[in-house]
Amino acid sequence: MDSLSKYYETVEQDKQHYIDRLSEIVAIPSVSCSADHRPDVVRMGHWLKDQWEALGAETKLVNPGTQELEGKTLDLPPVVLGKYGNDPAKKTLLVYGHYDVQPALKEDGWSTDPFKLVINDKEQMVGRGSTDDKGPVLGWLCSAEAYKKAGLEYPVNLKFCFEGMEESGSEGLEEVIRDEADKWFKGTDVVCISDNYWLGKEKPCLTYGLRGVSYFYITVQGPGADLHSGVFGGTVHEPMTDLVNLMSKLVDVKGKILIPGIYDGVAPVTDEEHQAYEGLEFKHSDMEDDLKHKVIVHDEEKKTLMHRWRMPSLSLHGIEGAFYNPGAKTVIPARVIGKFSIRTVPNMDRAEVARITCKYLNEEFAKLGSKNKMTAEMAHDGPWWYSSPKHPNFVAGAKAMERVFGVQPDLTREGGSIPITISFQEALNCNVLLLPMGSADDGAHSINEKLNIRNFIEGIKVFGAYVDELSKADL
Ligand SMILES: C[C@H](N)C(=O)N[C@@H](Cc1c[nH]cn1)C(=O)O
Ligand SMILES: [Zn+2]
Ligand SMILES: [Zn+2]
Repeated sequence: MDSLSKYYETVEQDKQHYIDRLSEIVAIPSVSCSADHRPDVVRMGHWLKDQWEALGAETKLVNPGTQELEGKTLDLPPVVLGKYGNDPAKKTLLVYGHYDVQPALKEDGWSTDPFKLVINDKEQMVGRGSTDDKGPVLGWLCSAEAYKKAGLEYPVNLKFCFEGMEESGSEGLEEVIRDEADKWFKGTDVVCISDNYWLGKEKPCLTYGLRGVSYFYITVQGPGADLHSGVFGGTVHEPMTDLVNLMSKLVDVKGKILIPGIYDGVAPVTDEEHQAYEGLEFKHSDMEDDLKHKVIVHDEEKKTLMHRWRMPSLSLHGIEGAFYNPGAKTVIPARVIGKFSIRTVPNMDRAEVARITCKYLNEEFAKLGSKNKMTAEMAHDGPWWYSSPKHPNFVAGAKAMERVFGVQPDLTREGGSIPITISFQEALNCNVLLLPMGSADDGAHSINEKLNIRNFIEGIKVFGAYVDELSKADL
């Protein structure tokens, strides 16, 4: 019998309580990229602090500085630091997560209010932040609480670091980590992050690589105000025309990036890496089912995974200032801002990516002969990360998953970015494990984001089994 059976029973018994709590925090619209929502982000940080304190943790809120947003100077949301247990005989685990979320509006196409957690007939909890990353962040709290309730001693010293700016480039966090490395984080043995997803829907995985992200703005300023296209169309250089022209020169329809030199830093594929793709449970047919349409570019699964995990990509995200509402408004927008990002991979250099991208945009704009003003800038960037899955931290994670799910997890890389991962690894000189809770079809950042009840509850059990395995590991 598993020594944690009492813990697992407690988690099962308290299932509804955990769901209610997730419902409570999904209702806090902690959207970090919006000035209007900044008080909500702060409220969410305080919620975590209060809940952990109620459980007996020591906490501290760190203000990471200020930010210019939408013409205002705003305090960045607090970084919530905590310590739960302080026994020199135990190992010390640091967990990181984020309590901010991506924006969401019902009119984006959500079936229900994005900030009201709804359980559908597939036992899925639908709501913004359910999987990214409120469910996993809450999971750590529920797990520690279940240990206590089951009358079991928490097997490690737990430290936590929860931020409210991950979806907006983790502004200010790197400095906090460096400052606290020898203070709050002192004694940390290993780090665990639960902020990504399984490769499929049935089998869990552990993740040892992430892409980086470099986010760009192209601003085209034309006339002093929006214009009537009947009166001025054909007589002025139109900002949208310039911008769309420029954006079309960044990437082709099959995803090939058109910026000269962008692929120069990409590491060659090794034999060991080729082998890592063998035996992974990943099928185009499953991905197409999730996507609802047959829109995959590549003809082989391995190529798709390589383009997700180990090749750079460039995505066009949107145009601020453009007319996008329903209806037929005949306007010439005066100032538009095009937004795109480049996912970077080993061994690309972030500064070089920014330099060649802005240089290329300036050269292409000059070719247009437009009298409008264009600026290209990198708004934020976060590095890629790549680690070894052979470390005892990963072994502990794998054993925990096997205890709960009865299968060995897949070892995967991830196409998304968690910019702060490498900072923990370097500043604390520790191994970092990515231990995902959510499933491949959760739809993070998309409409109808969800977390399966199964993933949430079994994920909480995995967190408990993982700390138990860590306490026995030879780190
Ligand atoms: C993988 C993680 N859950 C995530 O969604 N990260 C974001 C990070 C980011 C950086 N700039 C904006 N968001 C991502 O990969 O997009
Ligand atoms: Zn996330
Ligand atoms: Zn995210």
